[in-house]
Order: sequence, then structure tokens, then C-alpha cells
Amino acid sequence: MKEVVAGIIKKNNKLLIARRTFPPELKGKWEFPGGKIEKNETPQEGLEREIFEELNMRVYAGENFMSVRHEHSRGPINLLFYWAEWIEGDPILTDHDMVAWVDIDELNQYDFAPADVVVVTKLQLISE
Ligand SMILES: Nc1nc2c([nH]c(=O)n2[C@H]2C[C@H](O)[C@@H](COP(=O)(O)OP(=O)(O)OP(=O)(O)O)O2)c(=O)[nH]1
Repeated sequence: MKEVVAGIIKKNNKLLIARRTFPPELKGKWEFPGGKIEKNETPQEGLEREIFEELNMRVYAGENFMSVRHEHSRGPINLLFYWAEWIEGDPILTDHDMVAWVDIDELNQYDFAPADVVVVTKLQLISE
């Protein structure tokens, strides 16, 4: 099964979210940035690499927050959400068309990818 790692990236109590431009069914949906884990890399290594490739930003990947199995049109994927700490760099957009640093209680104002809705709900529960 395809394994994808996504980062809940923190900087000064704000979290980074990004808006997708592809595929068509996810265009315009917000997500926690990340990407596919390659062979021979840990989820944390994959996350640090993807964030640098996609956003030109350095992060330190920490603990697992939760995992979500999702049926995509192109087959099942396992999404691994990890906490991460921002280290350096302002995001430079390559794959996304917008990013935002938001408070946890603002997350529900954004239209997230279907697989991420449960993650937003859990984040809001733990922050109460
Ligand atoms: N990164 C990320 N992907 C997500 C999230 N929610 C969600 O359904 N996805 C899906 C969308 C894609 O089908 C898949 C991730 O693929 P991707 O396109 O971001 O990964 P990638 O950069 O490695 O892909 P590629 O184009 O290089 O093959 O996971 C999320 O919060 N973050």
C-alpha cells in the first residue's frame, strides 16, 4: 500500500497548512504538507525531505500523531501524520498554490482533503 507522510508543522504555536493543486479531485483542498515515503527511508526522513523539496523549508520531524487509511480513486493509501518543528526558511510554493500559518482553532475554517478531516477534529479535541 502507498505510504504517505504528512507534517503537522509548528512555528510559534501556529500550524502550517497548504492548498493542493492536483489531482483534480483534491485541487483546492487544504492538507498538511508531505508526500510519499521512499524505500529505505523512515517516515521522519521522508517528511523532512518532502518539506524541503516542496516548500524549501527545513523542519525537524518528531512523534507520530495518528495514522489514517484512506481509499483514494487510485487505490488505498496509508497517511502517517507526524508532528514537526519548523527550523528555517519561509515556504516557497512549488506544488501548492497557497499556504497559511494558523491556530488550531482556525483549522475548521478551511476545506480539508477528506482524509484530513479526522486529523483536524482530533487536533481540536486535544487543544480544548
Ligand atoms: N501530503 C499529503 N497528502 C495527502 C494528505 N491528505 C491526502 O489525502 N493526501 C493524499 C494526496 C495524494 O494522493 C497523496 C500524497 O501524494 P503527494 O502528491 O503529496 O506526494 P508526492 O509529492 O510524493 O507525489 P508525487 O507526485 O511525487 O508522486 O496523499 C495530506 O494531508 N498531506
